[in-house]
Amino acid sequence: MTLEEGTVQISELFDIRITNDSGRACFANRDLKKNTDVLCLKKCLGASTCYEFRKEVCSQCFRYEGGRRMKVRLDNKYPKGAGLWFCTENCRDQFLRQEHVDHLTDAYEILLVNWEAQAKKRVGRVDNASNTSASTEEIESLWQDIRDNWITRIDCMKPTKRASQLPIINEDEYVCARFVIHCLFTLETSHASSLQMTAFRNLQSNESSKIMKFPVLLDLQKHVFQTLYILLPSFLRPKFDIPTYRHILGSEYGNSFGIWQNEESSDSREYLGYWVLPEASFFNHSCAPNLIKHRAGNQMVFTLNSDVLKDQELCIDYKDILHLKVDERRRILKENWFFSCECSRCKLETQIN
Ligand SMILES: C[S@@+](CC[C@H](N)C(=O)[O-])C[C@H]1O[C@@H](n2cnc3c(N)ncnc32)[C@H](O)[C@@H]1O
Repeated sequence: MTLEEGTVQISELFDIRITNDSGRACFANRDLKKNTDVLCLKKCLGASTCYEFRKEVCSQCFRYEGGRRMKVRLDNKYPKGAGLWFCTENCRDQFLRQEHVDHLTDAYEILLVNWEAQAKKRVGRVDNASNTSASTEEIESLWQDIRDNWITRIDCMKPTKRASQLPIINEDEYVCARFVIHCLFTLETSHASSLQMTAFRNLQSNESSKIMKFPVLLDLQKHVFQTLYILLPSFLRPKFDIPTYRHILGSEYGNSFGIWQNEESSDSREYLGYWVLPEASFFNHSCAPNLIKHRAGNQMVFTLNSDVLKDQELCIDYKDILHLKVDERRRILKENWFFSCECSRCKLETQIN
């Protein structure tokens, strides 16, 4: 992934530069004091709640009340409530104040209607993954087949016939489809030159490493694509093409943040879902991070935990692994994020060992 230095200025406090061994990274462009918020993000590209928590997490602020169902829904215009649940009327109203939001809720509702209509067909069904391995050639060949054969066939069908071509999707695919809908909505309603869009276009994709490790994702990607190709309302269609779809998912694999329950300690909190915050995705991992990330409702704040000098790299902890030994930390990062950690602490501890 290339990025001309200086083309994305995420914050006045740091610059993005290219490093020798860890891609692009963020560097303080002045001395900064402990407790400085170097980045505060109020809008994500896309988010999705885990299926099991879909009724228990506020769709606006991600509040979770220990398993209690959220009380507030959309009004009667959406018989299924578009799969949205809110902790308060205030949160619902804030959600509804987004420009063009009807197009987002329409898409969620259509997906949910289809999801529920497929319920009987899912009973007793075992997902037999057709892919047990995947190479970059196989990934490309899947997309070529979809482009040259499947899309061509669907485009020739009458709209009423297309529904018969919908794949039966599972919970993970439903959650992924909602995430992609949210991203497409953000892409469609944002200015191409906005900071978030520029950052999104420049995100590193982890498509091939992730799919090679979990080949089942190829089926998931195919099913979600086919579902959205048939169901998406017209407002979201202009941004929905194969390269954009692959970039959305490839970026999610390499850059998404977990949406965690806030009140609990890190070993007992629930993983509620995930979201992609493009402007925060140029922070590298360090096993001695100088930034703490904190979610406050639907805002994400990155705060310095120590004084930092000009030109020092700004890093976060990706995996809550700071208490582990170097080999274990490196193994976890390799398995989950597909990189060998080159942070200063790992380098030092590797030399000592
Ligand atoms: C969220 S992105 C961070 C920005 C990334 N460096 C880029 O150029 O887009 C995560 C990726 O950055 C790289 N990375 C992050 N922390 C690293 C580290 N400590 N050592 C080596 N590579 C790292 C890995 O390629 C990882 O998949």
